[in-house]
Amino acid sequence: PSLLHIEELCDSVVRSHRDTSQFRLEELQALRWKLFSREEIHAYQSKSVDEMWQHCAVRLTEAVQYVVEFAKRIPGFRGLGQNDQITLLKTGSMEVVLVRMSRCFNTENSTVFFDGKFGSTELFKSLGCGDLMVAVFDFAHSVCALRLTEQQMALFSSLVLINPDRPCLEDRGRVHRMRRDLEVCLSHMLRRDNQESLQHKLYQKVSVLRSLCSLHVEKLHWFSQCYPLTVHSVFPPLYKELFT
Ligand SMILES: CCS(=O)(=O)c1ccc(CC(=O)Nc2nc(-c3ccccc3)c(C(=O)c3ccccc3CC(C)C)s2)cc1
Repeated sequence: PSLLHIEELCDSVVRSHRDTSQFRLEELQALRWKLFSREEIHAYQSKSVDEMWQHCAVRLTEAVQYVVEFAKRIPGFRGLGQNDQITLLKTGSMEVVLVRMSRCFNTENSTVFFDGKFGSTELFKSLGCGDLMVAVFDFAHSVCALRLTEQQMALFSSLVLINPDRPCLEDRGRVHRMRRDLEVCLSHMLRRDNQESLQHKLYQKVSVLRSLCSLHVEKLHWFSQCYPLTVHSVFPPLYKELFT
């Protein structure tokens, strides 16, 4: 691919990320000291397990919808077969949400943006998934430590999604060619930013993402065993489609 093609691809992925980022970095920064009060925290902790799971599932599904929009704007994604688009989103959308979530973490007080304010893991106590919460928070801290620019996050997110190793892909070769161009974009950008050392650190995050997502699916499976009706009747359809 020509250098011009690579620069254009880079710009378009960055633009897609910015246009589908749900909250702009500046907005999240402006809200970062808006913390939940003791009463508000107590109210969340008094929710039943299924109420809190449902609440999170709705929020998470909103975040996933923005990632679906991001994927559709990655050059070449819409050129893939429908089945391959679904396969990449089914396995990659939660991973991209987790990468993006690092933008809404305040590492100074270990709080995350949720429902308009920032709260710590204690907010999610009634979910009954302490280990998942700790893992999500730890991952967010580790991504924040990389101090990624929005451009770097955009390129990394596209690489997380366009993964030719996903199971059951019909046209693996096509995904592979898309990925190779995106990899050239990222290394081109890191060279321009004089941050080549970031490359392997980002690729190391991929395995942590995979374990985080399987932990999320494992907890969801456990939850749906205890509350089948909640998952069946009130969980967002997209959430069920992607994670069950
Ligand atoms: C992502 C784009 S953004 O503009 O940065 C943005 C946009 C919008 C928001 C607001 C938001 O939806 N925050 C949520 N926070 C958490 C959360 C919860 C526990 C710990 C850490 C973050 C949500 C979850 O439901 C979640 C996320 C990851 C793994 C597991 C879960 C819970 C399981 C039970 C579904 S939703 C935040 C950030």
